[in-house]
Amino acid sequence: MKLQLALDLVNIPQAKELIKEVENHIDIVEIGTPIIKIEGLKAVKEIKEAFPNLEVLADLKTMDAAAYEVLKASEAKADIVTILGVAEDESIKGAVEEAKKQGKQVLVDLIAVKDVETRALELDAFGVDYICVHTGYDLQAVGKNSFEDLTKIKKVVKNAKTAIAGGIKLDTLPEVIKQQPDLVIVGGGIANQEDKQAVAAKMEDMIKQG
Ligand SMILES: O=C([C@H](O)CO)[C@H](O)[C@H](O)COP(=O)(O)O
Repeated sequence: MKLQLALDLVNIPQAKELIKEVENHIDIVEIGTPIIKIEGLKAVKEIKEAFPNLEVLADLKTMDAAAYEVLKASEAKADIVTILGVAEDESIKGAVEEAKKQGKQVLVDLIAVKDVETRALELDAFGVDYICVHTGYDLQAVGKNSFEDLTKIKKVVKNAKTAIAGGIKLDTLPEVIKQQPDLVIVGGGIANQEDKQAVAAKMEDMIKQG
């Protein structure tokens, strides 16, 4: 099980400072959608160059022109690129094909997908690398989480790795670990904490202990 730090509400210098504090405890750093919208793909490139030992995920949440966006993120040195599960099948297949050509990976984000079980089954057949259940900020604000969705996709996904994101904190991490996803994505649960290094270290430890 890998740990991914999601960085959303910071600029590039703030992102670098934050990563420095926790880099020994995480596997993947996510350059979040808001950062990419504000700073562009140079955020991905700068972070990968500053932290070459970490995998870097570009959270593009692609909806269309998928192969082109995967190509551009690959040129910016992203290791993993995200596409939305609600995108057309052609877009998903295009993203997978381009990622394979570039030696990169695709994570499909199931945010806003209503029937996650059916969609996960379809996505798994397209050869995507990760399928991620995700409760975004706006649904977290009304008390939702993705724990049940993780159970549902774990039943049907046979080839892809499974991932979970959305409001995961130290106190909810055990519930996630119980389900053994391949990837746990944590944003505010680390980034908004006073002692980020201690929280990331604790999370790493809990994940290692399984
Ligand atoms: O993808 C995300 C969200 O849609 C904003 O871009 C976050 O990175 C993801 O939800 C993880 O962050 P937390 O919910 O703060 O753990």
